[in-house]
Amino acid sequence: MAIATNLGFPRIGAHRELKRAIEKFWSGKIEGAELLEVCRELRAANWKLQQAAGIEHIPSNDFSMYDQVLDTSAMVGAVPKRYQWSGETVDSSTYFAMARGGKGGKSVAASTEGVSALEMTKWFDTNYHYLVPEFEAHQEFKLSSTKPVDEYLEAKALGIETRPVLLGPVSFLLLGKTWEEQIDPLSLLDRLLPVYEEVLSQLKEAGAEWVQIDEPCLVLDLTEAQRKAFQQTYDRLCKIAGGLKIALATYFGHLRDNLKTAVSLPVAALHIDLVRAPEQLDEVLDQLPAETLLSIGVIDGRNIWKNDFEKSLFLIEKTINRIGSERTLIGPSCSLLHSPVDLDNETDLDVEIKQWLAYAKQKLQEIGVLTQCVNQGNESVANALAENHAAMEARRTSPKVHRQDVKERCASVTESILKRQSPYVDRYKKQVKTLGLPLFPTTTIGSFPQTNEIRKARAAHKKGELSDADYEEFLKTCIARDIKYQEEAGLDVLVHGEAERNDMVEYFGEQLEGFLATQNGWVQSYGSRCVKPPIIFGDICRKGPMTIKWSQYAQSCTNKLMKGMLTGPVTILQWSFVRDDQPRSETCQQIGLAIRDEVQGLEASGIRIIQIDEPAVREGLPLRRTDWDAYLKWAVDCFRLASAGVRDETQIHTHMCYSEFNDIIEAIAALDADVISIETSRSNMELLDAFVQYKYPNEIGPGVYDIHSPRVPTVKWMEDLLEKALDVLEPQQIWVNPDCGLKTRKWEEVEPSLKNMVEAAKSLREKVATAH
Ligand SMILES: CN1c2c(nc(N)[nH]c2=O)NC[C@@H]1CNc1ccc(C(=O)N[C@@H](CCC(=O)N[C@@H](CCC(=O)N[C@@H](CCC(=O)O)C(=O)O)C(=O)O)C(=O)O)cc1
Ligand SMILES: N[C@@H](CCS)C(=O)O
Ligand SMILES: [Zn+2]
Repeated sequence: MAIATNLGFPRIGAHRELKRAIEKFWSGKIEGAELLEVCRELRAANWKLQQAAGIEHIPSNDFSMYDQVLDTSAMVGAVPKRYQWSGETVDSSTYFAMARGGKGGKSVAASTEGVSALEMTKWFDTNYHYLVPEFEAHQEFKLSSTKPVDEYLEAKALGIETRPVLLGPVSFLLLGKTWEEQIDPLSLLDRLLPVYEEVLSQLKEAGAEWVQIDEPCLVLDLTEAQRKAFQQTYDRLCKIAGGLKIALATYFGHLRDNLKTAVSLPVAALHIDLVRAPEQLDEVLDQLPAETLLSIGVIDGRNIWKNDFEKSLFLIEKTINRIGSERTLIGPSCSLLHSPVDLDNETDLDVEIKQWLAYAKQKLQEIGVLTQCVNQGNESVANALAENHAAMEARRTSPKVHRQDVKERCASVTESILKRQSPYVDRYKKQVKTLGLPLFPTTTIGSFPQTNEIRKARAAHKKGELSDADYEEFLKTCIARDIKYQEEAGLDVLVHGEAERNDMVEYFGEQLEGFLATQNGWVQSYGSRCVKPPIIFGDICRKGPMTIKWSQYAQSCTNKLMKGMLTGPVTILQWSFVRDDQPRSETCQQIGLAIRDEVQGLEASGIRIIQIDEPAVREGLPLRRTDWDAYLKWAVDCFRLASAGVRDETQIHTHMCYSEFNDIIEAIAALDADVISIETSRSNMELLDAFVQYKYPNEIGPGVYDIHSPRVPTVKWMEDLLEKALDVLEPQQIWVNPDCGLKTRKWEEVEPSLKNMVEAAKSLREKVATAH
């Protein structure tokens, strides 16, 4: 009999119960015991849900109070010295200090106050962020958490047998960083493996039959030495595991040149992602050792579409025909962490489109149905199969999905409309003349603090408790206040503050044709922070102006230049649930055209500077280098499509945070934005190096204010950073701005910080003037 399997379930709760409890704990409103109780309830509810759906391999230890990679650092005692950890089990104050920095307050030990958090970065090509493990030169590891065993026993006490999940030791090391560049993290493997061996022994002792070890790095480009490390690791772990069976999970892509390594590991089961890479099935089946089980990920763990049962059954039957049902596990492509929790909580969705969707809970049911289908025959699930077939057919043919006018407009896109009228050097001269900005112009990235007052007003408006007119009036007062403040601070290019936006992608999703906003489609972005990606279900076009009213109103409040503020096509695509019935590049082009219309509309309404944010360009980069060029070509083209339809005098800005630029600097230059603002303050301007080495010709705003920290940067601090930028860039190239938007900060932090930033720019202007 084939085995219904799951790899991980969202831990936030259907109503973001975890976020609420954790934030209450952080602010001292609840005690630790109450937080632990909420966590326990969430875990129990998730396990029971999976049991009810017929899942046989139910994961445990997939729960986390913040992040599963941080949990692994805690498990192996990889706690950097700055947290002054006692060396016993990792307590919650050390854990949260590593996650968020020592912010003081009730949940954090006094000794860690002011200590910086671990670095946070993107989990592969998802919008989930993990905390980067840090390793020291003489890093020692020791088992420092009983979480995997505790959670296994917790489920057992409820009568539920689970398969504990661990992040594999090789991926854990490869995802981490060492401060000394010459140290290869994998050189620490010999010291790390005894801890994993101890965990496996404890799990075996506790009665576990299976353990799931995730090694997503097996879908990345690896060196021969790294592949060898997998071999050595699993030779060793499988030996110690004895009767405890290891399911090795790979996901997010094709194993390609690592396939030989993956299939040769002496594990009991291998999991492969057949959503991202269905074509790898044949090769894996050809090479799989006779005794190994194969877990096939046929349900998309990263999207919200109902599974196409016919397609999945084709893959499942092919597998069973080759290796037999006893050796076949049926599951999601990856952990369901990246899916929203429960479609049943969507009460306002378009009823037709809702038929096409499945969230995590529904995906479990799909796994149950598919498994039952192959185990007990089609008749046993005849209704579910018929229903699924009808839903697939309806989606394929729905007029909601296809718009001839959009398809024709896309087909008519030519190279010439991707180009600005003149090259940058000519545009620069015109913009200097017409915009009249000083040297080192100051600006911000767009958002001002999203206060409780703003979120409450938006919620009230959504519920119908605040009329359209009153909400609009409220937003106008926010804009007027933000502008007054910016004028007082002496900023040169102002913004309207984005108070009307719940999120920089969701907001556009709510207004574009072809998108659907959800009520409860939350997924974890990092820690307690969640996002609600809109669903792209059909061909996209702009129904009408999306931001112009706000920018125009803002411009009417000031004589200073007002910067229009848009999210770019690649970021909208990347942070939405996308169509799986056409290439991403086509969807992105449709968004590019819609944004182009908005850009031209802003220009026509008198806005002379327009920023198109693209923080997700780097994250969208394919996991394998050989796929980069194709992606970068269409991503750059889509940005240019959005931005190039304006006069030379209109200045186009873009903004990118969360990015390492070295790998993609050529593509960034090809965007041909007049100005780019980037995140550089945390890295002490190191992230600027790529631009310097490339001799990036256009203007750059290297962030001088770390908006991820509550700290108010001093004038001197920012002057020093600007001096560093001045050492390597021409003065006319430099803009002065924070690293990113200010939406997560408090006004009392923002006000003095921006005043200091303006002072730093003024001081630099004086220095440059006296030097010449
Ligand atoms: C720049 N980043 C972004 C990413 N992805 C995006 N889609 N957007 C981004 O900005 N990826 C990379 C980074 C990740 N960074 C962040 C930063 C902050 C958050 C965050 O704060 N998320 C909020 C949710 C934000 C939101 O959409 N809020 C809505 C709904 C507010 C809400 O929860 N309302 C309450 C009711 C309130 C009341 O009645 O008083 C409710 O629904 O229960 C809004 O403002 O309208 C979070 O809370 O997690 C995310 C990613
Ligand atoms: N304009 C956005 C960019 C965030 S990446 C903001 O300021 O929040
Ligand atoms: Zn940003």
